[in-house]
Amino acid sequence: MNLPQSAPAADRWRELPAAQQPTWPDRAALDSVLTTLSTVPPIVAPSEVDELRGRLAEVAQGRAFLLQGGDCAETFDLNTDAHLQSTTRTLLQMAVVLTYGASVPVVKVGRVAGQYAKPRSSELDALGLPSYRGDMINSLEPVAEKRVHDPNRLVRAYANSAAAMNMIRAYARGGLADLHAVHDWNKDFVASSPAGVRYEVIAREIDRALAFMKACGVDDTALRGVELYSSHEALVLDYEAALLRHHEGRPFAASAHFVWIGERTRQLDGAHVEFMSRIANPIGVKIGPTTTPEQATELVERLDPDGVPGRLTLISRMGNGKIRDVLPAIVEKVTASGHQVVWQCDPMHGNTHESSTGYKTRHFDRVVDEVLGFFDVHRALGTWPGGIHVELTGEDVTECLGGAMEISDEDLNSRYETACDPRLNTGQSLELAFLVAEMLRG
Ligand SMILES: O=C[C@H](O)[C@H](O)COP(=O)(O)O
Ligand SMILES: C=C(OP(=O)(O)O)C(=O)O
Repeated sequence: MNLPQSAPAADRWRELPAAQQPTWPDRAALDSVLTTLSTVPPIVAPSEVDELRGRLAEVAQGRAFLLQGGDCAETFDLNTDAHLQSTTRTLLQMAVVLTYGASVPVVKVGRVAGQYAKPRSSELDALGLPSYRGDMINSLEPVAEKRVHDPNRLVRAYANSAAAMNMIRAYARGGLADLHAVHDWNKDFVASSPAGVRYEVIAREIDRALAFMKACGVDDTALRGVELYSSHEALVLDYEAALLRHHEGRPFAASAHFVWIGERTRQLDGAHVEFMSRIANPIGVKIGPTTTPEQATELVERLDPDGVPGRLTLISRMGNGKIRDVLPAIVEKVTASGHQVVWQCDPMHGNTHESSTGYKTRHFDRVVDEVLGFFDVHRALGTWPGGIHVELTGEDVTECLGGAMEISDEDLNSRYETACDPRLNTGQSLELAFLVAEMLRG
């Protein structure tokens, strides 16, 4: 692998407006950090990135399903083995429910090992302090000096991402991700919940199938590990550009296997679209309720100019009240363009509201309804509802309302721990997986 080369095209984004960028107070400090980042080893390898694009091509062509999820905002403090294992276990449980329940291969991508930057709606928070923008930029602590944008955090973000990816590769190779450990993924606090009990039924059936395979002498090596990929929003372009690496003449974002453009940074004439159009990774772009079919098609032309299946994922996040009206025309026009994109539903970001008790929250029923709407639209058009993208945690938090545990406005304060947006807890995530498996079967 070579060091970054100076390719003028790769730098064109610098001449364009870039939304949601940090305001670093010290340019020299930033430059020194970026020089460091431009020579560090990549977090992911080009071969892994290409492998993921191949898997996503299967999704784009209707032969697999994409499950993407993890924290809204990872934090350095919570980048621990326990937290990473917890998130991984929840994703693996959901994947088992989907694979077993719908007999479809599931491509697993964590919002993990780099989800450290957040776009925000306003410059200031409720206390009048500069908004928290993710651990890559400033601190969550509500203290004015700690909210100053600090470029040294970029190096910490790199180091934490690399360390997390190291553990995730280890989990994926066996032990934790071995299908024989399917019961161990059901956490104590979930096991007695309705979704946990349903999950145990599947886990027992898998046990029996594994015992049967063993008795027949079938080689089960493939079941002893999984493929697990990393992803984050490519928000801070200085960071992403410093981590570009060239391999066989192609520029790779070495920060994650999959990176996406957020709803607030998808301007066609903006720096994010320009930057992302140049990298070889599979990429995503969020499309919110104001997206027109023309804009979506133009984004597809810009971001997937060569028409490579699996290159581009369009992540709709319309809100449950809008998806059935807004998405069909987009799907029709993009499909007519001939590009084979992955259609993915983010049922979280269009369904946020403030609870009567003052918490930013989402109701599980609206989340489920948006996914239902997504399936309805694709079923009606004969296209493949390729995946879901959710904010979730392996912890027993109370951040989203509803679900089988019927979390209410009053319950939210008992374990509201997110650094930014409310996440589904493990029980709610599993419930969602069961419902999506039913939708896939239907
Ligand atoms: O996760 C997404 C965004 O960063 C988040 O929804 C923005 O939240 P805000 O509206 O509180 O800034
Ligand atoms: C910011 C996010 O979403 P969106 O861009 O869709 O608001 C996110 O997924 O973290």
